[in-house]
Amino acid sequence: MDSNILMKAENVSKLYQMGEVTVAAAKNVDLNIYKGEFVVVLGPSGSGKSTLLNILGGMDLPTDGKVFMEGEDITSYNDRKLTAYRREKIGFVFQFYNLMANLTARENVELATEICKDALNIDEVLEAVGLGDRKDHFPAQMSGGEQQRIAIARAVAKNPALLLCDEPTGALDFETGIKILTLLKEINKKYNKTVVIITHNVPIGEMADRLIKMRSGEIIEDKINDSPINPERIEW
Ligand SMILES: Nc1ncnc2c1ncn2[C@@H]1O[C@H](COP(=O)(O)OP(=O)(O)OP(=O)(O)O)[C@@H](O)[C@H]1O
Repeated sequence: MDSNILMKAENVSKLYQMGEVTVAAAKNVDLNIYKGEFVVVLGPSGSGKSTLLNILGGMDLPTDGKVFMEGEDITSYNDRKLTAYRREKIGFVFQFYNLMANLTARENVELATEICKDALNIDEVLEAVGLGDRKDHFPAQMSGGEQQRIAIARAVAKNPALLLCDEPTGALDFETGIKILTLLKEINKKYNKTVVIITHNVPIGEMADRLIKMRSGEIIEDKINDSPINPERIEW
């Protein structure tokens, strides 16, 4: 396998049998994600984005096909290995931040890194996401954008191979959303982290190094963007 490839999906399908009807949430998906790339997966509701993210993140298995992370076939993993895969290799960022309300920002990040082998320095990462002076505050004392920064710090501090973000700006107002996208781009560059964002928000695609469009479970377009724009220039 090309050593620049971080993840590879080969002919991945996910079928659901609903009585007489078979729903293909993913259909013959072939995909390469290269190391250090900033990838945006775009598609309308129901196009299969979450299905793909769940499969790449080791939260779900395809009905057909194979998925490789750093050359290892994760679809052959048992539950124990998949748990270790999610813990070590993937940093998740979701629309809702899923923070522990009774822990401070710093403790939220610390908790996630405790079980990881190559965790980064927590204070440095909190500084990098702009929360250096807020780390002893509790989530309820912080804005939505700040809470998403904690969630990003928590994902990054694990030092995963891939940051998987599901509608990371979905719960934020426009300006805060742009700041979060700017932060994700900075993390991508500063830590050379591969980032995949899935979203239905078309303008976000303009900041991608690679843009993947999905429709009805299929990839209908997969193209390199030669001139990704600075997130601060995105409008929606
Ligand atoms: N557990 C399930 N059982 C049956 N059908 C499912 C299941 N999960 C997903 N699907 C179907 O698979 C298709 C793709 O769903 P998916 O959630 O991946 O889309 P999506 O692009 O993430 O949508 P959204 O942006 O609304 O979250 C949809 O038609 C959905 O109804």
